[in-house]
Amino acid sequence: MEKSLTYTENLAMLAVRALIEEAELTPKPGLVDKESAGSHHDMSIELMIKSAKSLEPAFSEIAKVSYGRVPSQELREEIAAIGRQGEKDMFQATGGVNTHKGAIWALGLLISSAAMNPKETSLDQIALTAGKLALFPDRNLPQQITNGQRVKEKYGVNGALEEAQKGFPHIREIALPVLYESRSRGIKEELCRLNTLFSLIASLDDTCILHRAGFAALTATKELSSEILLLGGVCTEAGWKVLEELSHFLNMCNASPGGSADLLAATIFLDYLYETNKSPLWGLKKYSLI
Ligand SMILES: CC(C)(COP(=O)(O)OP(=O)(O)OC[C@H]1O[C@@H](n2cnc3c(N)ncnc32)[C@H](O[C@H]2O[C@H](COP(=O)(O)OP(=O)(O)OP(=O)(O)O)[C@@H](O)[C@H]2O)[C@@H]1O)[C@@H](O)C(=O)NCCC(=O)NCCS
Ligand SMILES: Nc1ncnc2[nH]cnc12
Repeated sequence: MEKSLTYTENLAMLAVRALIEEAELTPKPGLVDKESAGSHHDMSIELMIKSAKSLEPAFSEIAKVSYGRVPSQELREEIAAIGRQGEKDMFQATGGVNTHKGAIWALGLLISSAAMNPKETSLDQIALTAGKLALFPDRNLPQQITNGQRVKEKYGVNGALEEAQKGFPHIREIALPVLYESRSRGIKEELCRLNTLFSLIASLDDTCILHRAGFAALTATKELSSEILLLGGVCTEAGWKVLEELSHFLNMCNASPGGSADLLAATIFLDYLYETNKSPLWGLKKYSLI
């Protein structure tokens, strides 16, 4: 059934849609897609979609409480509480599998930012304002050590927290430009999104890869992804061959670029905002979640 959505409901719907479209994009080395579970023995495409749908209430709540506000300590902690509830909803939906923790973080902050100022049309500004919110400390953060914290300390790299606090530079400076450049070549949308994914993998210090397979595996993954882009992207035969090589490599070392997948979903979300901001963002038809 179609119904008209409010502005904040629309933000949540677009975020869920971006997550589903990221999951369905095929083929994605090491990641879950329509053909394979990559290096994730406990996941499937059905599980990713179920997980994405379970996040709509939390995303909607984040948008609602952020509407018309500015970044503040108070808002940061309200969003964190809702984000943690979103993580619980995800674990409930997936039977305890961590499908989208990083995505809840990135999309939660971006949704909050977009809701703060519905008239904002600059994607850069939306990402930078999300970064300002992420800079406020979360004083209620549980005192447990995460995989990300462990490898950040071990290898001296940045992770999901710093990416957000800097205003998502990988999305602003790499992913969105590659998406729009690929589109300008007139290639199919899936290929544009795959090029975008490889541009992220080529540059991001993905703590998922580090935690599962270590620094040498991260370096090799980045190098193969750069090679795909240098060969002209996935629409060239040579680029496609390296994509297959990367799939084989990641499966062999049981590693997965989950952080890059999250940032691809966040890029798709911002791209939808850009498209819809050209016309009013409310009153869209609800995306079918069936
Ligand atoms: C600040 C938080 C993001 C916590 O960050 P931290 O690094 O401390 O914690 P992690 O638990 O490691 O989660 C970070 C997830 O972010 C993704 N990611 C990794 N690297 C980057 C990067 N460089 N930039 C951006 N994003 C990155 C990644 O998420 C994906 O991977 C998850 C699956 O990982 P996997 O290793 O397969 O599974 P695990 O179960 O963890 O291990 P295995 O034993 O199976 O191997 C999947 O979820 C993807 O989404 C990282 O995992 C933040 O979460 C936080 O503080 N939240 C509190 C609530 C809050 O404030 N919310 C506000 C906004 S809603
Ligand atoms: N497609 C995917 N496969 C595995 N982990 C992910 N995290 C976010 N998207 C993912």
